[in-house]
Amino acid sequence: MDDSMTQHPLLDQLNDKQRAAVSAPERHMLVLAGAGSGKTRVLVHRIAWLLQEYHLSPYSIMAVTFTNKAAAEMRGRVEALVGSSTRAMWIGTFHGLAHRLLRAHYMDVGLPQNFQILDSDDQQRMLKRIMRSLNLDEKRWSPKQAQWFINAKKDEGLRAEHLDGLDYNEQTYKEIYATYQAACDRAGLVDFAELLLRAHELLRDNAIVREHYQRRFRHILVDEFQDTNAIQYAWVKMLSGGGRGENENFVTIVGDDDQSIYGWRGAKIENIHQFNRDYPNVETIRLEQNYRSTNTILTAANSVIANNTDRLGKELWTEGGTGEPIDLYAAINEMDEARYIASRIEAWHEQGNALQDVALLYRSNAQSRVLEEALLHARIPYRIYGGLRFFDRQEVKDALAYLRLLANRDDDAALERVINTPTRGIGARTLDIVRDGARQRQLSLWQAAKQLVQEKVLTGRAANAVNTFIELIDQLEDETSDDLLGKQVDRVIKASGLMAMYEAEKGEKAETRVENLKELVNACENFDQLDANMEEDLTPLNAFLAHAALESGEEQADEYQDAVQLMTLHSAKGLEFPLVFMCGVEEGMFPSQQSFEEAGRLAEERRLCYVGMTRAMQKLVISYAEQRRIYGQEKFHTQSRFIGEIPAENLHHIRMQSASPSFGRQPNYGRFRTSASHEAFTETGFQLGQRVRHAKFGEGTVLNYEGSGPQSRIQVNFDDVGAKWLVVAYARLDRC
Ligand SMILES: Nc1ncnc2c1ncn2[C@@H]1O[C@H](COP(=O)(O)OP(=O)(O)OP(=O)(O)O)[C@@H](O)[C@H]1O
Ligand SMILES: [Mg+2]
Repeated sequence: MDDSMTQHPLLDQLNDKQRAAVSAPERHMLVLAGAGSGKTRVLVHRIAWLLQEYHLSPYSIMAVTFTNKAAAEMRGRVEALVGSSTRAMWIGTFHGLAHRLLRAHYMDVGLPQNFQILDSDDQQRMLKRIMRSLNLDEKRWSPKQAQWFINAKKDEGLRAEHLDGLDYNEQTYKEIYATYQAACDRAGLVDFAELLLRAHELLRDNAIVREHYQRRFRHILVDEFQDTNAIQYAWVKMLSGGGRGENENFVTIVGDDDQSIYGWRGAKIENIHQFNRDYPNVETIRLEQNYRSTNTILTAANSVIANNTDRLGKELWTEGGTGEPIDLYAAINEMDEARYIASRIEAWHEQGNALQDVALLYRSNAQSRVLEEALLHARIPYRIYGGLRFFDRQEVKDALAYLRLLANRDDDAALERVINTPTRGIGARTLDIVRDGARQRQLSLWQAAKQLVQEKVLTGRAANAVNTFIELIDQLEDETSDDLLGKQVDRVIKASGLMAMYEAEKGEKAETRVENLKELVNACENFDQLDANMEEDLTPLNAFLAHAALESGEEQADEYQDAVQLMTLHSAKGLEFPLVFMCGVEEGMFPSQQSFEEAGRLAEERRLCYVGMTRAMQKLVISYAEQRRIYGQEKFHTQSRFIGEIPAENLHHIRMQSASPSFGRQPNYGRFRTSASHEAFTETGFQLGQRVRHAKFGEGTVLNYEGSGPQSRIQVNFDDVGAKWLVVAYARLDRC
């Protein structure tokens, strides 16, 4: 490489291999490298290079990222590098970009202009109704299974009519699929999988549209390629002219086979190999230097992933120092684990570090509640990323349903949600009549309701109530459609009676709901269509609704507050944090129970572990609980096999501070104590590890305690009956 190249400002902060990738001639490229090796960085610099050195228009570039947040960051970084706006560049998630295509070509794909997106929860509710209308036994057929079936077929590019050779069960699901799809089509509703499938069909079937985009996008770049599924890859191929032929464009894919974690959702690592076969003269670039983590963290992660077979094989090294060992905390139970983590975060914060530099990663969303409680208790602000989204909260969904009806009366899912919320005397029987009418006449619920009132099929109080609702919605639209979005939403929330309904409810939860409704108005006032990556020609309301359905809880209300980030291991992909906690690392939790039964799943869990570990820059803390209450059941676990795969010299076991001799034999009962919890402990009058006697349960050892004063509880591991929580005030324990 000559000097002029190495001195280019865009190449300054890159190593030789990264530089070669960024400044390569226009061609198909595969960047295959391990975690933290700068793949995403290369992608960003490559885009900047294309714009600046090859003088391409931002208009001719499409970049696909894993989250909307990543997309926004990428756009920001490219703009900072090239010093000009990149508005015209298409950048987003597969779903976001598919949505954009469908909006632009709604007529070509047979959708109403105001079509709405059905999120996963809505989809399940809708399936439930449909299965009821098909008279399927709810005990035998689950909406969740149906949802799974339908989405999987859609991800494979298959419509109900394409399915054949099915067994009896599948035959039923096929029927559900067909009925569901017809209902969605009538209602102008598009679920997530449908976004991709329909956009794909558009490109496949409409040569004019396809060629337009093929001419437009000279470069398509995909981050996290290892997690693309069949339809997504088909999409890339379609837009790029399929790798061969006249309208050929250039595709750059970036990925890491060791980080493929969506196999369960149909993602195919083989797409990486397929890419090499489909595209000619692909230049493969391997990056081997990790810039993210300490040597200890990297060595540990490498050792874990080495237990997988069938890897493409990559070496990763770092110039980063050895760093601190990985802390391993063996908690007694999930409360103990959460408290330990909270106390570590407090210490970190007291040392002047930012909370937003801390991530808590867990295997399943259900684990977050206990962690949240411990953080609340310790007054540590936190934010949940993904999972419990602002837009998923009941009251927010109610308000959004009204707005969706304003935008599209035929939106059955929205109508079902609010027709009797707040209650306005429309009973289950009336609704059944409307549903039947809709099905028989092949109409949306809204249209059917109107007709049934007009034809006097509905009469008396029922007719009045339905009519009032219809008038309310029509009137709301008339009166608010000229308002600015924030004002409109404010008026809708009030005039619909939603606000009054939640205000009338008592308790903390109701207060939060009212606050959330207000926050929704705020969100609308601050909503910037362009920042949200939405087309300018969408109405602000439609843009906002699409944004609400597509964003994955990345921006929550308290966006600017310094807060710890909680997320599942899956949603941590591509991110990095100085301090990372991986919790619940137990056999049966992580790897999950299900992964023991299905071939290939264990390897995928291990990749997930690799993803989790490699998020950490300076410090990684791993914890597991011997006993955990999950999904309402008490479970006993041992430490995960993944912990055993970490070299012992990289691990530091955290043990109880004041261990009594008997604890030497039971290292897993070690606990970490803060001064605050120490006070609470002395209030119980018992010491950890102490032997006690209970009238009914006999003798045991004190394991844990919680709360203080009359509420304080103590956990005792009884020799005969096992561990139990007892209220100290009533337990009448004697010291042995
Ligand atoms: N040449 C470099 N010099 C200094 N820092 C770098 C260099 N390359 C990458 N980095 C930094 O290393 C970290 C990891 O980079 P990046 O996120 O691009 O890795 P990645 O390969 O995309 O990781 P993942 O597989 O987790 O998505 C980032 O903080 C990035 O800024
Ligand atoms: Mg990355």
